[in-house]
Amino acid sequence: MNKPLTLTAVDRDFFRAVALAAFANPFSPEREALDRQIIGDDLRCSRDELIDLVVDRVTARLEGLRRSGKGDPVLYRGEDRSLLQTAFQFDIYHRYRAPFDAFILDQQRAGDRPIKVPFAGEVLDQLERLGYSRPDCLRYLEIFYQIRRAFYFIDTALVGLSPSMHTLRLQLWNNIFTCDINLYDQRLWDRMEDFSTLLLGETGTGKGAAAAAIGRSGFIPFDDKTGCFKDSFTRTFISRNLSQYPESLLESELFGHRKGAFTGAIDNHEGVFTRCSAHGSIFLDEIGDVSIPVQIKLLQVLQERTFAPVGSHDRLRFNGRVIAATNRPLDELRREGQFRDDFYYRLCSDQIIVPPLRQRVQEESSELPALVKNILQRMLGHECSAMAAEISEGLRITLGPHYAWPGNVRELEQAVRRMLLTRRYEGDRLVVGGGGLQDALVAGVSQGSLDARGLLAGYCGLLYQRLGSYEEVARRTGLDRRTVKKYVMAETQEEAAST
Ligand SMILES: Nc1ncnc2c1ncn2[C@@H]1O[C@H](COP(=O)(O)OP(=O)(O)OP(=O)(O)O)[C@@H](O)[C@H]1O
Repeated sequence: MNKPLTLTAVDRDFFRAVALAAFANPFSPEREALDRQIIGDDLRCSRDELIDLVVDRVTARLEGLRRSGKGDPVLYRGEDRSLLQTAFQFDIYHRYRAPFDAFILDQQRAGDRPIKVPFAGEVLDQLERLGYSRPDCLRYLEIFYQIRRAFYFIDTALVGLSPSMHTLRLQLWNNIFTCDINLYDQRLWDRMEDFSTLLLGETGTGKGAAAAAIGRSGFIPFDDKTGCFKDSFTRTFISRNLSQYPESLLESELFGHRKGAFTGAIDNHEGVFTRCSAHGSIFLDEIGDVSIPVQIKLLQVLQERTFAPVGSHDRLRFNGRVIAATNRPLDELRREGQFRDDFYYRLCSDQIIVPPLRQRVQEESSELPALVKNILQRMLGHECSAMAAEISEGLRITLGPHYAWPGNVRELEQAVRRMLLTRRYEGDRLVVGGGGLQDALVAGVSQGSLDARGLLAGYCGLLYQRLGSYEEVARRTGLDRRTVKKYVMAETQEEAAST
């Protein structure tokens, strides 16, 4: 048997950096530093250009080894073999980025039916040539697809260049792959169901978008016989806004019901926990709104992974992940006994805070123009840079740099529409006059000049300004929503009259 080959010290250092880059979080500064180390240059370039340069360098170095007859990893042993295998994997994955992206779009268009992966055979053959067993090759194909989906959904769904958006992307990536993708690849890829996630943040910040990025990026096995992944990612994310359902219907929506379980249950009904695929995620939005009995049932699902449809004693199994979100102050709800501690502890394997728009805008002045451009593109179906620049400038002039954006990106979407309709957006009046509102309330209280109605109207107005929804203010004050709205509207008119 021939003596195994060894890499030169220079090659070994190079491929060590490639291996570290391959396993690093692509949204982390460490990854960027490694990429720069690999190209050996501190060029000013975009992230995509940097990656292209890295891939060129890696491909060229591997090609050089191949040409000198030293390119086959099986000729090496130990660290050198695994470094070369990782470098070839890195090379294969990056060469198939565009086909994977095209496949993701095709699958999105095709919907819930899994479609054939046209390039799967080629990728598997190239992996097999590196000396991997067939099951290992299949797993790498599956992981490549998962990595590409995660990158695609985290990157495209969450626009923003501010440091807090970089942090958010980094956290979402770790939520999917853990902070050690090597460990994920070896041990955790099929054991993520107990890693539940709690997304916190104000209304309209993008918690739903962040949840969708996680939910569409789960591991999906490949079926070697059909040449398709076993599930479409369009089926692996089910989202429900829990505050939409009256208590009587919520359990049925979540867990399903049996025919005759209650008046009106004329047929069996499958709940979302039954419909969610084994590698899918359920997004429970507005989790802070659910009653204690529903919290107990959800806790059971998370703890025992089983649930019973309403009107049935059969316990069904749930294998997916749970992602939950709320814009309500959970700490307060827990202190007041409205949110159970045991449920909270089961939900928060990971807790991610989605940053408010005002923070993002303060951190990075290009944040607003980038979002406006993205919103227009989604609205009009093509890039409109000039229009985006005009609208962003209009918003900047009218609202100033310190506008609070209480409705966050959702408010910005409406602001863009309003600008298209009328060329003006004055901001949320309650916030524009916000300082005045608080000052007037405090002054009224200290002077003792407010009657009960004025006190409540001022307080509701102030809360609405902070919380951004009538429902939320109603919950906080114990008033009903219509009363809150009446007070808030009255306060708005008074504010408008005094300005
Ligand atoms: N970073 C972002 N880039 C692009 N669009 C975004 C971003 N964040 C949010 N959006 C868009 O803003 C809108 C509101 O986002 P989303 O519904 O996810 O907010 P939310 O935090 O879940 O709100 P709520 O707490 O009221 O449910 C959506 O249309 C979403 O696509």
